Amino acid sequence: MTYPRALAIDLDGTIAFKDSRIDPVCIDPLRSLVKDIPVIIATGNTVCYAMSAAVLLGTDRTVIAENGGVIKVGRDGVEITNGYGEGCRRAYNILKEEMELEPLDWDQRRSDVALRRNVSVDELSKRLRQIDPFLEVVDSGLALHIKDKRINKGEGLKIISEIIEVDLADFAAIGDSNNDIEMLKMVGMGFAVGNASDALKEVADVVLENEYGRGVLEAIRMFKTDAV
Ligand SMILES: O=C(O)COP(=O)(O)O
Ligand SMILES: [Mg+2]
Repeated sequence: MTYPRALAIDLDGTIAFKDSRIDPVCIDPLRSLVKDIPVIIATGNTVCYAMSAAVLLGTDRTVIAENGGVIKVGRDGVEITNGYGEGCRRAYNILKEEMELEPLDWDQRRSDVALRRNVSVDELSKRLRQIDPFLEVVDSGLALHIKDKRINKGEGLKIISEIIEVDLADFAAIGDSNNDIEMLKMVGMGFAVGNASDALKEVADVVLENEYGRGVLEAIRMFKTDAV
């Protein structure tokens, strides 16, 4: 397998277990990969969470957060935040009168609204479509996200690929959930960890045998033969 020129990697369910504890198995391989190519954290989680992971892994701090709603490029580089947060919050304010919704990280979110996974995705999606046809619900496995349809990790990666001048075809990406679908479809080498959703496995170039961090290590070993 050819060595990618950059890697985009999901956090929860990939580097970390479903309860957000990091899987230590993939830390050394990722830290050594960072010396060779840009490694970009791509998460549905908040920008401060993404940044902490980037700093701890020693990347150049380029991250995709809130499913592409917030992008940061490099230590002192640009930050791009879309203006869709207002619409998501408006829809949430209507929905919370009708359903038992529990927001997550409300004060830290700029672009989407994240909710605990205690309501039906179908029911939430149906009602959301009636309120605002530009909005959708995506399940990251950790949270349900009310987000604008025009943003996703793939669109975020497209912007980053232009800024850092690496073609999407030369990227690898690793993920576990439905919020990674667009990103995996867009890159040259899309990996789904063993614990990934069926929908993500369907669009992946490679479905890994191993789960979480062991899956990440398995993917890295496919192109970096000396990975620990
Ligand atoms: O839903 C979240 O906040 C995190 O999800 P992700 O890191 O798996 O994209
Ligand atoms: Mg995930």
